Amino acid sequence: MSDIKSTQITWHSGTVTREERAKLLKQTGATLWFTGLSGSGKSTIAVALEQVLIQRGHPAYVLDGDNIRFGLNAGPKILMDTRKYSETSAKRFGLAFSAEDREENIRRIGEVSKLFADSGLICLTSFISPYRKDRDAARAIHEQNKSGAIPFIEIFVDTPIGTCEQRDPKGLYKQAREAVAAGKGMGFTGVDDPYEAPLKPELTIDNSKLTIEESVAAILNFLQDRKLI
Ligand SMILES: Nc1ncnc2c1ncn2[C@@H]1O[C@H](COP(=O)(O)OS(=O)(=O)O)[C@@H](OP(=O)(O)O)[C@H]1O
Ligand SMILES: Nc1ncnc2c1ncn2[C@@H]1O[C@H](COP(=O)(O)OP(=O)(O)O)[C@@H](O)[C@H]1O
Repeated sequence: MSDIKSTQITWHSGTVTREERAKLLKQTGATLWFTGLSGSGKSTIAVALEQVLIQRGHPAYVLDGDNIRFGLNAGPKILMDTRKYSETSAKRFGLAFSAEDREENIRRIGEVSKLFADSGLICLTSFISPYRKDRDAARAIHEQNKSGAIPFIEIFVDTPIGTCEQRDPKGLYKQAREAVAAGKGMGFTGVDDPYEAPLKPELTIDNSKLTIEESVAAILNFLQDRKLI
């Protein structure tokens, strides 16, 4: 709380309890936090799982790294081109891929996913979230929620970098290798930027071995075991 800059603000509690929301939606909210390398399959699994959850009557919503960076966490160029923000505010609010920007990216998503989950939804977040401390901070945001702890399920999409690089759907690994070979570097996760694998994730999925359907089924089983659906 020491980072809060605004003064004269007071927390205003609502009167609707989480139990009332759970009764209405027939589920307690939760955040399913997917983490893994670019191309590991985070978005594919999250989107497929969201579809199954909705079909089964469970309100669910995906927050995807790439998509969120077009809006809430837009980088300077997007802000300047499309929103006519001043260069100063773009620099201040836009996020790129430095360790600090990734930290802020994940902090914001930690907060937003907590709000979604607190409202009763199953929120699926699909972000590389390469730093352990940033994921732990997102977990803490959920566990220290003012209206009661919210389940935070860390799902490690543990696909070997060789598989991710072979898939390379956006050509970014190729670009990163070329940048490194040219002596410039790109700060691309797994190539010339770190990825810190989770130490104790609630679930690990190696989707170089599992089909998308099998990965989805494994997560659904876990959610049923935990009585989250
Ligand atoms: N330097 C660098 N490193 C990693 N990824 C990069 C980079 N530049 C662009 N991209 C693209 O941005 C997507 C990752 O965004 P995230 O918001 O998930 O990243 S992070 O959690 O803040 O690290 C990632 O998408 P996914 O492939 O879906 O993971 C990439 O498409
Ligand atoms: N189990 C799987 N088997 C084969 N290919 C997969 C599997 N899961 C995902 N893919 C493919 O891998 C690529 C990267 O997946 P994506 O979900 O975009 O990864 P991420 O969100 O982690 O960057 C996509 O082209 C997707 O179709």
